[in-house]
Amino acid sequence: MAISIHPSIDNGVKKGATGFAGGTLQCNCASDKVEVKIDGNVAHNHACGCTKCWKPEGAAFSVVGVVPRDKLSVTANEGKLAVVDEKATIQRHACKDCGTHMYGRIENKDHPFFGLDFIHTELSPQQGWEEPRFAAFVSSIIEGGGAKPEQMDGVRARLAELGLPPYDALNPTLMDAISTHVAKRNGVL
Ligand SMILES: N[C@@H](CCC(=O)N[C@@H](CS)C(=O)NCC(=O)O)C(=O)O
Ligand SMILES: [Zn+2]
Ligand SMILES: [Zn+2]
Repeated sequence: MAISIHPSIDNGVKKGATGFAGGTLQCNCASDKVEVKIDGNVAHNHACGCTKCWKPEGAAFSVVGVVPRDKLSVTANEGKLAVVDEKATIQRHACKDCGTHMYGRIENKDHPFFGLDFIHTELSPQQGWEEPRFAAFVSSIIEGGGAKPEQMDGVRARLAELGLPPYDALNPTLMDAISTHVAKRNGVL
């Protein structure tokens, strides 16, 4: 059986809506759902193959993007949230009951992505979020048991077919943003 990249894109990537203004994210609990409000669209949305990003059962990849942290607020059942790994760069706030990651936050002010929160738009009942546009940390799916090494050519070919150029770290835009931040901090730019 073919590897599932992610249920929201296995049948093709659906483009987002121009001018989409945001919406809510809800955890997977049947009742007393944790709810997070996002004022605006997601940016840099992508498939991530790393072992740390939350993904639905059976998927090899997570779909994750960013929003400015001041555009995100927890609007219901915040008491059910706990940080998955306090030592991680991205503090992933997950529902203690259903395990869904509601948002990831970087608290280190020196980090290139400080000020951005990581979210999974599949948790939203609204349609129109910017679609994923690349795949990151593709080789990492081997670490999570999502694929065998010999399946990787097929996985990369499938990602390319879906219009998601595969990278084994982040895409050039984000890698350049990280290096620009470091260069400025080091005084060479
Ligand atoms: N190969 C590693 C890569 C982990 C990794 O570096 N993930 C990236 C993409 S989400 C990251 O920025 N991680 C920071 C963090 O998880 O806090 C794994 O799969 O666990
Ligand atoms: Zn929940
Ligand atoms: Zn990840």
